[in-house]
Amino acid sequence: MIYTVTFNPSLDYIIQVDHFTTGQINKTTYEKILPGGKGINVAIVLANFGHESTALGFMAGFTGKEIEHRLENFGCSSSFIQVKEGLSRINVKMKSDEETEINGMGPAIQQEDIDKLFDQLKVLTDQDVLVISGSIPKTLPDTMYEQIIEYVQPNHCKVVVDATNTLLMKVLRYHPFLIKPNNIELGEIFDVTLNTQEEVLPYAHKLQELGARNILVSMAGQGAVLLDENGKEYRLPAPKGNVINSVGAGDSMVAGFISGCIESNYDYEYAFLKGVCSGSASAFSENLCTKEEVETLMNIMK
Ligand SMILES: Nc1ncnc2c1ncn2[C@@H]1O[C@H](COP(=O)(O)OP(=O)(O)O)[C@@H](O)[C@H]1O
Ligand SMILES: O=P(O)(O)OC[C@H]1O[C@](O)(COP(=O)(O)O)[C@@H](O)[C@@H]1O
Repeated sequence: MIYTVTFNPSLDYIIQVDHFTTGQINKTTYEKILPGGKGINVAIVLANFGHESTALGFMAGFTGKEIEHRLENFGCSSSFIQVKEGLSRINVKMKSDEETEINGMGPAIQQEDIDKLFDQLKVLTDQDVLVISGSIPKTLPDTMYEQIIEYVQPNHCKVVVDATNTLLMKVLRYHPFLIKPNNIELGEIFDVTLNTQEEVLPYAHKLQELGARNILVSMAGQGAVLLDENGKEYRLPAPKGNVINSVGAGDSMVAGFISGCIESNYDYEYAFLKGVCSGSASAFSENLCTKEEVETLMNIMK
């Protein structure tokens, strides 16, 4: 079974505003609401590919209920912990002359809620994959991901982490199966600017030296690189297409890589191709990618 953990799920309010201007009333010309948050997006794409998963995490208030309801409509199983106070966040993704995002805070998660999550993680075995991704509310310590990995380590499940900076750096010594920073996040870790695949690869090696097994670095329209656990480097350009909504492209890539690993018995070249094509198929569509959309891109890229 694949489990995803999303600490701070969201309703993503995706809007188009023609020539957004600050300090005045702007009107939308397009709007759509999608359930969001990194682990949730991974679960939706896995379901689109026909993989069973259980989405874990924390929900609060009417927005939390709506996220759960919408997730159910995508055919995803979930077992969220209800936080007593506050609201699950609404994240605004505005397309205009530039893309702007305003992500909400989310509810304060209490220790009793965290304890419930740890209880749920007791069932994991070496047959399972645990995906922990996205930001955590400010009230939680930056050791949160580390604590989870330390807790599940005796069960030998495969752990996938998609997080930034300290959250990510603190888990490397536990040898996560996969990490997926983008080139900007990777650059921030080492205080450098990484624009090309050649510039990115040495820093992927540094993360591997620090303990990560497979390092997938996404680069939006410039494709991605993979450094696999055997030290082999792979590079792919992004497939060509018309970008409609790139929210969730990175999460789709994570789901595609996991799906590719399962389908091919861990042929990383295949998993990498499926990951890249999943990210791009999501970017080329209003919703997250479907199996058919990804297969079409994979056939073009082969
Ligand atoms: N503009 C784009 N054109 C083509 N593919 C894209 C585009 N943006 C994203 N993708 C695909 O999705 C993957 C993940 O996107 P990226 O934006 O790097 O992730 P994140 O959302 O985590 O920052 C990329 O490696 C690429 O395959
Ligand atoms: O958990 P974070 O880092 O605050 O990000 C949450 C946002 O990221 C998303 O999961 C999209 O992530 P990606 O575009 O990186 O795949 C949105 O659905 C959500 O609004």
